[in-house]
Amino acid sequence: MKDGGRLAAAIEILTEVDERHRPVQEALKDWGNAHRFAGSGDRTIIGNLVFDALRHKRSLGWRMRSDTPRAIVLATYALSWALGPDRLQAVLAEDRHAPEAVSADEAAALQMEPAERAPDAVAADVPDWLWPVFAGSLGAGAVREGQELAARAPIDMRVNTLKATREKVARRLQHIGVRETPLSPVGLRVEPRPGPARLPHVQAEEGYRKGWFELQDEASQLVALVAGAQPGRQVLDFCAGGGGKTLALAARMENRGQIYAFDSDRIRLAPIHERLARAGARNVQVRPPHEGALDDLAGHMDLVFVDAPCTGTGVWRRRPDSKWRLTERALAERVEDQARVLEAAARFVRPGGLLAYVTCSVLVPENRQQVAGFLSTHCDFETLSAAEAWTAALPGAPLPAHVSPEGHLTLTPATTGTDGFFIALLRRKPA
Ligand SMILES: C[S@@+](CC[C@H](N)C(=O)[O-])C[C@H]1O[C@@H](n2cnc3c(N)ncnc32)[C@H](O)[C@@H]1O
Repeated sequence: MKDGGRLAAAIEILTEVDERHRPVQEALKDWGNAHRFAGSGDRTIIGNLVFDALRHKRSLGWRMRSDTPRAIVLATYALSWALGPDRLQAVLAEDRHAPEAVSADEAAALQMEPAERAPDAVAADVPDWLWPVFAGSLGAGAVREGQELAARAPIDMRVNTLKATREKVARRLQHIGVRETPLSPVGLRVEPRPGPARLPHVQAEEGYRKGWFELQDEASQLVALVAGAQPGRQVLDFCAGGGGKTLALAARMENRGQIYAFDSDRIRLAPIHERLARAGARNVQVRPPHEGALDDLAGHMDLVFVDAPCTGTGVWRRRPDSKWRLTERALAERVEDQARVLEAAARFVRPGGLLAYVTCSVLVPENRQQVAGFLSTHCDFETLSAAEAWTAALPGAPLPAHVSPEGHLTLTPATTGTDGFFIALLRRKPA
């Protein structure tokens, strides 16, 4: 395929996403199945075009005075990828599979910045309805936070210290250009590459198959380190999902003590068994959901880790389509889910034990307000400073810029160079 055909494919896929409200990964997969002639290089470039167009849908739409899939894909190619309007014109002209030639209006928009400054929500690539909550949550730097959440994410890996050291894995992955993550002592990173460039397929590496490392954003690694899991402790991972944090907690605990991995959704929990085996995590008991599945743990846990269901605003870099699919109603539903989850999880904490509340959202209603709501009805719990826990767990790592007066932490791409995450630590008062 030539770039003209790839541009046409990206427009077709985004039209499908828009019109049928389909998750972008599914639409990409279906397109690939229906176009078997497209090689892996073509698929990478088409995928990059689609994801980058979604990342900057509003700001590019503003620039083009149109947010149709065509407008934002052409702008991605010419502007975001800095290939320029002339090159765009040329690739459209030389390929019979290409979209129509650039119109006079499109050419003018590509050549010239709009006279008016874009409103903040547009500059930040955040939906209008969400902007007040987003800006209220992130303060003066909200536009920049939005822009960073619209950038490409690095590939982060957590070295599995049950099986390998960071030095060893870094050496083995030298050929893909890894470097150490700045904050997590067990992290390695491959920086994102611009334009059409393909990122390495790290899951094909021998070290991945041997369980020496997991794919995991640095923020997830950090919250698992700060939560207070230690060797020998009794820990309930209450929203274990596919086990990403469970594995990090098991490594932190050096396979000593016990982790109970639970999730209310059996299907989400399913991959955990294979992942635990690969990682050599031997101190994890998986508890699938059924009536009374956790009854024996009530009041006994040193730590209950709640990686709560959330809107995922912190991971927009990786799932840019979710930003445009999020609704006010979905936010309200997640806030209700979180309150229910916290309520259900709290009974497992022993007196003097910890409840770590974590989300991959940067929104105050899901984070600080959620915790405040919980504390207002649970006078047997008190806040413990996550900021102090950070300093103790990560000596030398600068404290994140977003620290609430209670000591809760919010990590963001603009301030910590990670996905957006929130962590609050609560302690059940000793009996
Ligand atoms: C953010 S995801 C967890 C991700 C996982 N910890 C990881 O690191 O891969 C949130 C999880 O909460 C689960 N969940 C939602 N409501 C729940 C409830 N009432 N009790 C337990 N788990 C719940 C969902 O099924 C989902 O897997």
